[in-house]
Formats: sequence, C-alpha cells, structure tokens
Amino acid sequence: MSKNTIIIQNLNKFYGNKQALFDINLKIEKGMFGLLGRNGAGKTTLMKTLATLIHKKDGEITVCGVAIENAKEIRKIIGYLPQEFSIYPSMSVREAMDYLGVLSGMNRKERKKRTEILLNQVNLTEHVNKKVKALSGGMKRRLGIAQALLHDPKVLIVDEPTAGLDPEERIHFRNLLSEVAEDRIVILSTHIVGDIEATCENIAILNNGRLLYHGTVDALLTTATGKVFTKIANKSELPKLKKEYSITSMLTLGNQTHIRFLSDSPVSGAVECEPNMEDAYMLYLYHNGATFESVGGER
Ligand SMILES: Nc1ncnc2c1ncn2[C@@H]1O[C@H](COP(=O)(O)OP(=O)(O)OP(=O)(O)O)[C@@H](O)[C@H]1O
Repeated sequence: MSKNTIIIQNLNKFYGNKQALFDINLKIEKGMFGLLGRNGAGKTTLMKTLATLIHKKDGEITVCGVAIENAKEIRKIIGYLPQEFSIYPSMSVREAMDYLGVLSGMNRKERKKRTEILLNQVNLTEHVNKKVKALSGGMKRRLGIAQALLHDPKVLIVDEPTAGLDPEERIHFRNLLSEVAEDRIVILSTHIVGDIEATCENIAILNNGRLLYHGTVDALLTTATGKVFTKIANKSELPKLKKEYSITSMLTLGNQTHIRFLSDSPVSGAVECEPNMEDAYMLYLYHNGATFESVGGER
C-alpha cells in the first residue's frame, strides 16, 4: 500500500522562531488530492517539504515507501510545479524541454520521446518552436506540467497553478491535471475552492499551519447541510443581516438583494438550500475559529 501512498506523521516546520506547520498527519493516495487554505495557511511550506526543497523540524514522511530524508530518491518520485514558474524565456518550448531532460540525465532518444509524448498530452505540440516568453499564461502552466512530468514521477505537486488564468484556460488546466492523476498522485494546492470542487475527491484544509479537515469533499458538504440559506432582503435589512450572519454571496437587483448565508439554525423568511463547496469551506473555517466579513472565498 505505502508504495503508492504519501504518509505524513506528526510533521512540524519552523522558519526561525515562527512555526509554520503544527503536527500535521495526512495520508494521500492515488488520484487528485486538494490542499486548501487561505494565504499563509502553510500549503507551500507543506509542498516544498514534500519536494525536499525545505526541511522539516520533526515528524516522519514517506513518499511511495521512500523516507523523505532520502532526497535523491524522492526527487525521482516527485515532479513539482512551483507557484512562480519560469524557465529559460529565450528558448523555444522544444529546447527548454530538451535542456531540462539533459539536466535530469536523460539520453537523447529518451528526451525526444518523452518531450513528444508530454507536449502532446499538454496540447502544446503546435507551439514547440515558440519561445517560452511568447506563451500565454495558460500555455506556460501547461509547459510547467510537461517539465514536471519529464522524468515520469509517481507524484506531481502543483502549487496554485490557476491563479491569473482566464476561465477557459483554468478549466483546460484543471482537466489536464485530472487526466494526469489517472495513474499517479497529484496534489493541487490552491485557495480557489471551485478548482478543488471540480477535480478532487479527497482534500485537506490548512489554517494557520494546522490541519482543520482531512476527508472527502462529499463529507465536507454534508457538514454544511441544513446550514445554508437564501433570502431576498431589502436594503434596510442588509446591515443587520450582515452583522448576524456570514454571507457567502450577494446579488443586488434594484432595491432588493439576493443573499446566501450561513446559519446554524433556521432563519425566519429564509429558504434552506443545498450547500456548495464554498459554503462548506467557509462554514468549516468559521466553526474552527476563523472570522470573516460578509462575502468570503476567492474565485
Ligand atoms: N521563508 C520563510 N521565512 C519565514 N516565514 C515564512 C517563510 N515562508 C513562509 N513563511 C511563513 O509561513 C507561513 C506559511 O506560509 P506558506 O507560504 O506555506 O503559506 P501558503 O498557504 O502557501 O500561502 P499562500 O496561499 O499565500 O501561498 C506564513 O505565515 C508565512 O509568512
């Protein structure tokens, strides 16, 4: 089992005196795994620790049966696409892939074959001769995936890949990740709830370095059942409603505002509705001590 699993036990990480991760325990299996949390929650720290780019203070991590201390072996197993991805802007797509293959110690035949397969998979075949700097944001991210998969890793880690992409490119990109996850572990870190909802069955939520939730998206949605309501409010009612409830969306039409909000108990004049992932995420944060004003969650 552990051959296809990442196991994290009692992981703590400090930057100087600042503790960034507190006693994290996680088990991650094949498929898409979503890591969700606000800015500063500790997502990048966790991913960089898995990619052996930074070192933990204590705890145990094994990636597909290999202890994290064995960085050389771990790097063969893991492909990593960092938040700020940029490579060789003046090279063409083909040259950049080939060069990275050289750095990974691949022979010429292997490099050619893998580059062809991967550029086809990420839909960049017709752009092989384009300079990296001339690619759109979405194409650059797709090239990022291709380079991270060059050595055919069992695990792909992707840190906030869809920030700044237009909706069409975002959807293409997350579909690509789902395809890649058919035969490996893909960890997707983001604070964009919609990307997780569309692609992941299992997730973890981090907040201030602590693991708040680890389980399925469905189970998280269940925790919000009976706690999400909609109401059409007059302008005069709004200040009171905003004060009393956590509002997750607002749409103003003329004098009336359609609001969606969270409440632990039924509210007179409001209609209960089915929770979405954003509601459930906000409710979970809220019940675990986070505070937020009115409309929350980034899209
Ligand atoms: N090199 C560093 N030195 C000191 N503190 C750091 C360093 N890197 C991160 N931190 C702190 O550790 C905490 C976790 O940061 P991290 O970047 O892991 O969060 P994140 O969830 O990835 O956030 P974001 O969504 O903004 O990228 C934050 O409080 C951050 O300020």
